[in-house]
Amino acid sequence: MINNIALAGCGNVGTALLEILHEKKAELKERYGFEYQVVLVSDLMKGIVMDPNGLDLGKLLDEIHGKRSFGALAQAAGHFEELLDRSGATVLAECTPTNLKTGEPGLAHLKAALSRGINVTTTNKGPIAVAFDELCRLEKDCGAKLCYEGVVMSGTPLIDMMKNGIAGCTVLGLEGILNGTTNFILTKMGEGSTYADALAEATALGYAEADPSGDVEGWDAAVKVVILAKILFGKDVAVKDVTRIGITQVTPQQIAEARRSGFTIKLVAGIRFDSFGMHPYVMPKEIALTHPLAAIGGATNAITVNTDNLGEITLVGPGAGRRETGQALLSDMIRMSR
Ligand SMILES: NC(=O)C1=CN([C@@H]2O[C@H](COP(=O)(O)OP(=O)(O)OC[C@H]3O[C@@H](n4cnc5c(N)ncnc54)[C@H](OP(=O)(O)O)[C@@H]3O)[C@@H](O)[C@H]2O)C=CC1
Ligand SMILES: N[C@@H](CC=O)C(=O)O
Repeated sequence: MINNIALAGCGNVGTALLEILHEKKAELKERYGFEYQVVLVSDLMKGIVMDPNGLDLGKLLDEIHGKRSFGALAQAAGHFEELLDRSGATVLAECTPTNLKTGEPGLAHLKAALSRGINVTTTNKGPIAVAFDELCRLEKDCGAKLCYEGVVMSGTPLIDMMKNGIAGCTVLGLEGILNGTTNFILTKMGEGSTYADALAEATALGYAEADPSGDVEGWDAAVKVVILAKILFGKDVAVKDVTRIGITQVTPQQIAEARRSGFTIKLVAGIRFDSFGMHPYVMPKEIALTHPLAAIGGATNAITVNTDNLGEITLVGPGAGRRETGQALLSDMIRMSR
């Protein structure tokens, strides 16, 4: 069966997905039996292009790379729901900016697709954090699938590991580095960059959120903890209830001082349990240079999950990046097509 892909949000991640699909078309068919055509691309600034028989991806990417718009290509118009219907989409890749309060515009896109029986993959944390139960109900009622591998740790397959790899284990707690931008900034500051230069570089590399205060104030890591609390423990935690301190108060002097004492500063996120219950948190911590987390540099993320049957499992991999996150959408689509 051919996968008719609709894409909402053609920024860093959406464009990278199109690039990977285009580059690997033959390999995807041969290795996974995954055949596709892209039938709809909708982006706020670039516009809307649609062809139910499949867009010419080479041409589309030339336009995006050259002009950062859909340039000369014929543009479509209409409400997103209507475009989904007209395009004949069978799977939606949703990667519009994350809004942690409303989940929009992603939430409306996800609901429109699922209610039509269209499978969905998303990297957008907003809808998953704000409306997880509602989306799961829609998924069930409408016979569609919802995947969201990229919402935590980008293309590093943490969600799949949690849902499938360690099925049967009880998770006793977890801690790690769950935001690529802040880890990149702290790493660069440790090497002598200013905070402003490091943030600008993280933005240019496609790591930071559209509003980077979400990264540096710890909201992004907090929402990832909220999502993990829901998936792992079935607990509803509001983002505002996560103990949250970002990195804006961390100075180069503090980083240098920590290093002289044998420590490094990392923005650490986790969930711990005690007799009072569950405690989700995000905060800068001094980590001994001998600790495995100390070696996690740049936009890399790492998480240690403490389980009953397996003890500690540590997963390390990219936590942000255009192509790395495009990979999350691709792996979800391959999984859903099987
Ligand atoms: N970049 C990364 O490393 C990672 C990103 N994510 C998540 O993936 C999502 C995409 O990230 P990224 O590609 O970096 O973000 P970008 O800001 O680069 O891309 C988002 C795109 O969506 C467009 N857009 C905004 N509103 C709409 C709308 N209503 N309909 C269609 N398009 C819209 C934006 O247009 P405009 O620019 O004009 O607003 C922009 O082109 C975000 O939710 C992010 O949190 C998750 C993991 C890692
Ligand atoms: N801005 C986020 C992107 C991935 O979720 C990060 O830096 O981790």
